[in-house]
Amino acid sequence: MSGPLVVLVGPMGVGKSTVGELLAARLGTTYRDTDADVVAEAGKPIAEIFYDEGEEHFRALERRAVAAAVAGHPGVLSLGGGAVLDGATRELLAGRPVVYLSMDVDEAVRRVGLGAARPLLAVNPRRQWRELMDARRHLYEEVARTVVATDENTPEEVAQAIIDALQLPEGEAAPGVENTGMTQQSPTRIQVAGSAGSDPYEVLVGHQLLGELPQLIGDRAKRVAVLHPEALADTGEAVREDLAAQGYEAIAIQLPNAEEAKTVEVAAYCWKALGQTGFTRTDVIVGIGGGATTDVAGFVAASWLRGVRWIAVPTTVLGMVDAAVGGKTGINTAEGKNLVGAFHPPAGVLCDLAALESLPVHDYVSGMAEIIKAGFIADPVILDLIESDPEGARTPSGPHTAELIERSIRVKAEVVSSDLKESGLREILNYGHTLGHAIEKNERYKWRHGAAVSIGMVFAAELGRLAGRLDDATADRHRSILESVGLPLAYRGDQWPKLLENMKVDKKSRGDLLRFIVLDGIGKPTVLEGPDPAVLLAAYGEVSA
Ligand SMILES: NC(=O)c1ccc[n+]([C@@H]2O[C@H](COP(=O)([O-])OP(=O)(O)OC[C@H]3O[C@@H](n4cnc5c(N)ncnc54)[C@H](O)[C@@H]3O)[C@@H](O)[C@H]2O)c1
Ligand SMILES: O=C(O)C(=O)C[C@@H](O)[C@H](O)[C@H](O)COP(=O)(O)O
Repeated sequence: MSGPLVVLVGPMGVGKSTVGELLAARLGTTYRDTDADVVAEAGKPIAEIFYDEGEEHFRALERRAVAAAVAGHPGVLSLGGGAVLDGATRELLAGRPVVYLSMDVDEAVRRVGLGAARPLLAVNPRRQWRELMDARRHLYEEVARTVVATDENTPEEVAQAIIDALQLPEGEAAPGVENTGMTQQSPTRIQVAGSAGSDPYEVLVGHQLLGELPQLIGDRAKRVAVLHPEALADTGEAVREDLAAQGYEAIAIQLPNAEEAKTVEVAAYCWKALGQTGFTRTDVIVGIGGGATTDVAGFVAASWLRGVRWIAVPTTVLGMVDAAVGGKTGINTAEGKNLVGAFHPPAGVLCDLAALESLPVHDYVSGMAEIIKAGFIADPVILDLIESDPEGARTPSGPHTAELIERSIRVKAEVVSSDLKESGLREILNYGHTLGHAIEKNERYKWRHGAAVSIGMVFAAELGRLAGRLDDATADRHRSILESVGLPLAYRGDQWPKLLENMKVDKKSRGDLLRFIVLDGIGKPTVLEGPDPAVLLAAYGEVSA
């Protein structure tokens, strides 16, 4: 019988494509994946096919793809995790060299999680995994000639086990095939201590973290509201469905994207939804999205019934390194940025780095401003890492992405752990924000926060230099590093009077006294109170376009 040398089946996340590609290279043949064939034919991702046309339609497309591949593909073939559910597809596999790649539940929980591409397993993977495998295991075993366990094995070891089991002839190994490693690392856990009467919590950074949600939500909650921006409608709905499947009365509340969400009207819309759902003090809000979303989600949580628990699931760089951590929640008003809000820390923060894959580059770069801020106020290694590879720093696949994010979170966590309510130290996190927020208001909140803060930091550096506190090299370093990742350095020169007016409502102001965070050097932030207006104007001259 002609056809594939090997057909790989097994659950999602087991490593079929990693092993399949490796195996094809070892056997000197080609690799094909029927999921990719289906996506190519439908012209959209699998999650969208499920959502738009339903599972039955997807299985029919998949059956056709499997029929074509078993008839015409001579190399290594892998099938989607649920392909064996379809009886006609199972029949197509009769007599074929099918290998079932298995893994146990702990390994599955480590490997599978957040991602619209895996819509069936977004939350509580442990329980869902068991149910999924109870329904599917016997079907994998029915079609398989052999079973190869992948737990704690490298892809090379799994490929070797398949070669041995099927006694496959090895071809020329393709060059450059590396050990990709199949075992997911555990998440990094960063502690935020309770201060000012608040509870401590953890910030988790890693992959596939949504399985942590139910534990954070806890048993006392009956209802959960998932607040998400329009851009993450599919993710919000997938999470809602999963929470509903676990017995929570789960609602999804869609917010506008970006700053349009940070209004009293949107907050009122959320309050209405909570009221109509009968949300009580033991119920929980989950905010999934960028800083704008988590700021509103946290504010709604702070204000509803004078405070309910909330969990932040930041999906932008800026959200992960700054907005979701520390409990500053709030909305804008026509008079200024974040003028209404509350200190209300989350019960936990889940930073799933996979979410960054879909983030538009301008939003990614915007988050770099807050990372660079953390570098200047506290952690110079951040600056060195960015300068060593500015291009890489602009992408989620950059060599230092996780380290930059974790270092920045540590800076923020340390500060807010000792000064939740900004009675002193916390003001350093506002570096660059005095002018930054004034620019955002001037642009009617249409600018990205990070872009405005970038100019604000250059301004603060010039202010520090003119005040005789900051050396030239460090001031210049602000420009070079911000520019290197694509952030702006200048703003309209004719806007100074308006910006000055806007800055008067900055939260660091005291009476008529303007106060700025400036640097005495890297890692040495300090407060500059009531600088001479001429010095302020001169500093602004340095950032005027
Ligand atoms: N509370 C704090 O301590 C704090 C700290 C820093 C900033 N902030 C606030 O955060 C806000 C800026 O946050 P931001 O930069 O995350 O912007 P954002 O929340 O406006 O998100 C940017 C855009 O990306 C979309 N998006 C989010 N995640 C996505 C994903 N994974 N894939 C595709 N699109 C996605 C959003 O819908 C939005 O359109 C500002 O309002 C700022 O004031 C708050
Ligand atoms: O957490 C803080 O404190 C900060 O100042 C972090 C800032 O990056 C953030 O933009 C914050 O929302 C600004 O707070 P605000 O009190 O100036 O509105």
